[in-house]
Amino acid sequence: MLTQRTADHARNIPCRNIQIYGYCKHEKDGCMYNHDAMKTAAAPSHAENLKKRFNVESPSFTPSLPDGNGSSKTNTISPKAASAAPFTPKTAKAGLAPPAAVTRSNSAEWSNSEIPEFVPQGYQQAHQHQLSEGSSSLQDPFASYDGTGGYSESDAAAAAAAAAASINPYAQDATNSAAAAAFFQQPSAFSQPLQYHLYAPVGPHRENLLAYQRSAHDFFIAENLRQEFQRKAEASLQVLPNSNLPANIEYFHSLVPLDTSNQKNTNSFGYNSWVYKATSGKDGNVYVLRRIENFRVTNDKDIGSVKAWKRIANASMVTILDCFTTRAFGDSSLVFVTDYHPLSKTIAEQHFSSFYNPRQRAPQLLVPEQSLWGYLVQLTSALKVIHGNGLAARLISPTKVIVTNKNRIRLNCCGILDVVQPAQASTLAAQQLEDIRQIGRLMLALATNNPNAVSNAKTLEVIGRTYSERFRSIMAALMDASPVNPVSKDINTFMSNIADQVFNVFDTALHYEDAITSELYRELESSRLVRLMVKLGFINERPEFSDIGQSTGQWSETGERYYLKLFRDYVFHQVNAEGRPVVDLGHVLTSLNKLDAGSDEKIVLTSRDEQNVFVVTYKEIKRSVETAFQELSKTPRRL
Ligand SMILES: Nc1ncnc2c1ncn2[C@@H]1O[C@H](COP(=O)(O)OP(=O)(O)OP(=O)(O)O)[C@@H](O)[C@H]1O
Repeated sequence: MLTQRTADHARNIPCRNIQIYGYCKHEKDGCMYNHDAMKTAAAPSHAENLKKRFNVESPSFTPSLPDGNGSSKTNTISPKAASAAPFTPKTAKAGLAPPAAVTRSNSAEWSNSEIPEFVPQGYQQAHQHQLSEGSSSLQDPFASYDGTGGYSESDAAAAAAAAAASINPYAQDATNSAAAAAFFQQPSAFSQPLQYHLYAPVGPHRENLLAYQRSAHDFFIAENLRQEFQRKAEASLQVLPNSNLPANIEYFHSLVPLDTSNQKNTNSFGYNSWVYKATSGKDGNVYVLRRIENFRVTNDKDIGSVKAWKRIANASMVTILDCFTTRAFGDSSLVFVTDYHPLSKTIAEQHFSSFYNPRQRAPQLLVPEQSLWGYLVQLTSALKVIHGNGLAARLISPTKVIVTNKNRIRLNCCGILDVVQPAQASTLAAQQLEDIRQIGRLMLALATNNPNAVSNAKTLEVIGRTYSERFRSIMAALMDASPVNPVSKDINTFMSNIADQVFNVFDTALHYEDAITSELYRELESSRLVRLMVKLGFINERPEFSDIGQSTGQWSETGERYYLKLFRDYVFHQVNAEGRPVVDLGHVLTSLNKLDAGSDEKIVLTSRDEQNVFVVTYKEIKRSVETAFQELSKTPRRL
């Protein structure tokens, strides 16, 4: 039994339940220990306990990274921030479109559609500066932005300048910055380190190929284009060693006949004519010589008319470059020098071959209407320039228009009739109208697939059944060209009547130009790699120059250039675990591109006997290549 004294004493002792659990369930149930004194003292100690001790109520662990000040803060995006509206730069208000946020397809587990894609701010800023030049309303579009990202204009400018200075692979040193400026209009515009070792995927991209579907050909010019160019190059270089043709005609040599048959007719010019490809002794280029057989110039003024034709440069004409007379063929011949378009065919050869050659009676396909419009616009464009210069083509026939590429034609032999059959100046207007009618007859022949098609109502009816009504009516207007015809009274009027088709052809031409430019980009990378390989080829394996830079031991096997040799082995001479050569174009291109860009990436180079191992960056190798090449170029001549 507890005495009163014992009970008093117990009331001064803090209840242990409160110390341990924070409360005492017997407090109101007769527990004699002190609860009041504990309550105020116990609360903080309990809270501390909660913090110190690991129990079910402990907050889950969230990793946090210390910031620059040594304190740590959470880097997760709060739910509020995640659903916040994406940041839109102020330029949007100034009329410039904000950078497009690229969103990928949303999956059920992870939807990032509301989070804008990261857009490098520095680049935008520098880019905006370019755009805003001269426009005060657009200047400093980000100047007032002081968001939590800590953006500061001066920081970005400094970063841009530093990045541009450090990553320009063409700038071997600071003194080369003038050369860099020539390469880049505004080097400071590049605030992100550019990936010079990557292939820039410049469009247009027709096929959406995945990475694994791409082949080695994707790195270079398209195969069909390469083959076509190759065939044309071969045709240009073709020679005829044992021909009876004169070795030299004026300043031309290496004549090769281009005529496809040796049966000549006088239909076109009233004289036999021959066509040769020849190489100029003046500039080494290839030209076409058109010889008019047995022609005597009676009036120098006639030959002088060629001057006016030489001034005309139109993409739908074969340019006339010169005209002279010669006796080299054993007669008195007149020779016209024109541009050479390798592997071209006449329209007659292209479209009427089966008509002229019954043995090839394969049914000739109808020319698509789009191609016909294309031909018409090109011929009209040539006539527009010719008539604008006070001249007339006078000869537009299926054998005098050549096809130099797919759907690409050029009016040939212009100006020849002006010399061999000079006309009165008073008849110019009539000749120009006749030019328009001749185009009409040529188009009619193409549309009916018959070079001898007669221009009458029946033929037009046939055309109306095959092609559109608009095409038929334009054909009718062409054939009926006269000073009173509102559609075809002159070439300018006619052109404005087919303006819609002119724009279609123009658009097609621009698409083609884009495609060719895109092909050119691939060769951009190839050419820089060729230059690099040439340098490496010059440097490697030069034992005869082993004394160069002897003082620094640079050309010795243990010198700085030793790892250039090892790099060559690393790129080209790798073997796999079975000792077989690794023939991997991807590895070669990647390594050489990184070397050319002077990347900071490190690689391990091992000697063949595996006794030496170097860890070097591409940047260091690049520096060595440059130094070695410079020294090799400066090596004095030895006898
Ligand atoms: N500038 C040129 N560049 C390349 N090839 C050309 C050029 N001019 C003509 N040719 C080619 O030369 C060949 C002969 O041309 P030509 O104009 O003599 O035709 P043709 O059918 O022989 O006509 P014709 O019966 O009137 O002589 C054709 O295959 C043509 O494609």
